[in-house]
Amino acid sequence: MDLTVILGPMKSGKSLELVSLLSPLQFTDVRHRVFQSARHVRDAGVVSRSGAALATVKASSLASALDDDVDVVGIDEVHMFAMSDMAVVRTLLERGTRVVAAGIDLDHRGELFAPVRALLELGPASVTYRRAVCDVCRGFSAVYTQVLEHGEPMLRELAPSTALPDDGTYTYEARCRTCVVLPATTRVPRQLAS
Ligand SMILES: Nc1ncnc2c1ncn2[C@@H]1O[C@H](COP(=O)(O)OP(=O)(O)O)[C@@H](O)[C@H]1O
Ligand SMILES: Cc1cn([C@H]2C[C@H](O)[C@@H](COP(=O)(O)O)O2)c(=O)[nH]c1=O
Repeated sequence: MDLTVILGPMKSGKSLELVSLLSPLQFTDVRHRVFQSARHVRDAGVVSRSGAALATVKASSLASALDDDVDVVGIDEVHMFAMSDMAVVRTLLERGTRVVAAGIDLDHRGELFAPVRALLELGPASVTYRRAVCDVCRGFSAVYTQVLEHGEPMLRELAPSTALPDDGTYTYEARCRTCVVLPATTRVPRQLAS
């Protein structure tokens, strides 16, 4: 069945779009379940900053999705799940389950999260790239999430695709290509970007 992927930086409305797509299902006979990574500690479930919310199962892995006999599986914070969970998504699709997955595409280094790459390799029917308002210049063109530590860009080299907590350890800003500050090793040189 179909895979729908919703990507973008923090604050770009991914949760809002997930709610918009899946919330009407509660008024139908379509069997559905929405999972959110337990590594996402800011919320108890899918809650958009706009206030919209979905009934959510918090889970460390997606394995239990294979036990459920449902027609639609929603996944929030998909970048925080493991590569083995993307194999679960493949199995669900092969079984005929519709999967709608939302998450950040680019990590703290500005590089694609490995689970997101794996999702894109499954050949989604639809990929929506959302943008946020840049928290520095206020242009509606933020594609990155700037990670700040003690108010300064975090440029330490963590492993690619590292899941970071949203518990106050770091703060996060949506930023455009001009305003983001990335580690020098991963930044696309300006002369190549123009
Ligand atoms: N910098 C920003 N850019 C865009 N929307 C923002 C920003 N800061 C707060 N918002 C609010 O956040 C909402 C989107 O939040 P949310 O659905 O939680 O996004 P995401 O799931 O992508 O983090 C927007 O509709 C807007 O009301
Ligand atoms: C930049 C970045 C963020 N995270 C985490 C932080 C939050 O728990 C979620 C994103 O939440 P939102 O619904 O998009 O607001 O992801 C991370 O794990 N790694 C990162 O590089």
